[in-house]
Amino acid sequence: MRADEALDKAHTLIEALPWLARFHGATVVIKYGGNAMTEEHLREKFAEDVVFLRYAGLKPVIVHGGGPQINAHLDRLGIASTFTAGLRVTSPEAMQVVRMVLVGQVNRDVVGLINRHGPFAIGMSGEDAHLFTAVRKHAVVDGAKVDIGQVGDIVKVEAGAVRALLDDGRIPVISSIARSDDGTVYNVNADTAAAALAVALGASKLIVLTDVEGLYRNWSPGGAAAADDAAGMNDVTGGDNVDDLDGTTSVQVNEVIGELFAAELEQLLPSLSSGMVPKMEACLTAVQGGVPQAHVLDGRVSHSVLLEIFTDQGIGTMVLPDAEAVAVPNLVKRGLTATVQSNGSDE
Ligand SMILES: Nc1ncnc2c1ncn2[C@@H]1O[C@H](COP(=O)(O)OP(=O)(O)O)[C@@H](O)[C@H]1O
Ligand SMILES: CC(=O)N[C@@H](CCC(=O)OP(=O)(O)O)C(=O)O
Repeated sequence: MRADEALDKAHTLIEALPWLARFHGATVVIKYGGNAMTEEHLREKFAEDVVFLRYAGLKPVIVHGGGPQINAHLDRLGIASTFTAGLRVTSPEAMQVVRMVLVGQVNRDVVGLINRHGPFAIGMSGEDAHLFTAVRKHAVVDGAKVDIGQVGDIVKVEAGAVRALLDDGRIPVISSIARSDDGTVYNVNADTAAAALAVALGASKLIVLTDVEGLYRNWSPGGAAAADDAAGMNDVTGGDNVDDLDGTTSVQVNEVIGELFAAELEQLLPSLSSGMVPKMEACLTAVQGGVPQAHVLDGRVSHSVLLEIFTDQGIGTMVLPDAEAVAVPNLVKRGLTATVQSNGSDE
C-alpha cells in the first residue's frame, strides 16, 4: 500500500518533468487578483505555489490587485466609488486611498505571506525606481471618450530593479501604482500592469488569477454562479434550468473557453463586460508583445498555479499568439471545456 502511494507520487513528479525542463529559468508573471486573496487557506496555497516555482528554478514575479480591499476602505471612509469599463473612476481623494491600501496594506500582506517560507519576497510600488511611467487614461464608452480621473495607462516600463531582484533570487511583489513624468501618481488596473511588466521582462508566461474558472463564452452573472454551485464551489443558486428531452433537468451554464488565439480574442473583446475587459485585454497585450502564453485561472482552486504549469491538462483559459495557430508546438496544452450539469458531474 505504502509502495503504491509512493509510486503515485513518483508518477506525479514525472508528469511535471517536461514542464520543469521547459520552464527552468523562465520568468513567470503572476497577477494575484484581490478577489483571489480573500480566503486564508487559499492565500497559503498561493504562497506555497510561488515558493515552489522559485525552488523549481523558475523566476516568479507577482503583480497584485486589491479591488475589494480598496472598496472596503473607501466604504469605511464614506467615499463613493464607481467603475467604467472595468476601471475605477479615481478622484484625487480616492487615489490616496488606492495607494495606501495597495502599497501599505495588500503589498505588505502578500510579501509577508511568501516570506513565511524564507527571505524571498520584496515589495515594490510601480513608482519605485520609475518602474511604471503612465499617462492619464480615458475610458471609451459607446465610442466616446470618458474621463475616469487619476487612472493611468503605462507608457514605459523600466524593469532594471525587478531584474536585479530576480538575479538575486528574490520574488518581486509589485503594486500597480504608476507615476507620470511630472510626478503625478496614477491608479493602474493590476491586470494591465502585469501585462506591461510581462512584456518588458520577456516573460515566458502571464498568469492572471481571478475568481471564475476562466473566460466564459456567454457570460451572465447567474450562469457563472450556477456553474460554481453545480461544482460545489459556493452557495449561490441561479442560471437557467432547462428540461431535457429525457425528462431530467440540467443547468445551462456557460462554457469555459479552454484556448484561444489573439485574433479570436480581439473579435471577442467588444462583447466582454466588467472585470473581464482589462483581464482579457492584458492577455492580448502580453501575447502580442511577445509573451508566448497568457492564462486566466481560478484562484479559488487550490494550487491552481502549479496545476497550470506542471500538469499535462492545464486549466482555465489560455491565450496564444496568432503565430501559434500555424505552428502549435507539441507541448502546448489543450485547455478543458466543461459543461456542468445539475447533478454536479462534468462532461
Ligand atoms: N466572459 C466572462 N467570463 C468570466 N467572468 C466574467 C466574464 N465577463 C465578466 N466577468 C466577471 O469578471 C469578474 C472578474 O473580474 P474582477 O472582479 O475584476 O476580478 P479580480 O479582482 O480577480 O481582478 C468575474 O468574477 C465575473 O463576474
Ligand atoms: C484603475 C483600476 O481599476 N485600478 C484598480 C487597481 C486594483 C486592481 O486592479 O485590483 P483587482 O485586480 O483586485 O481588481 C482598482 O482601483 O480597483
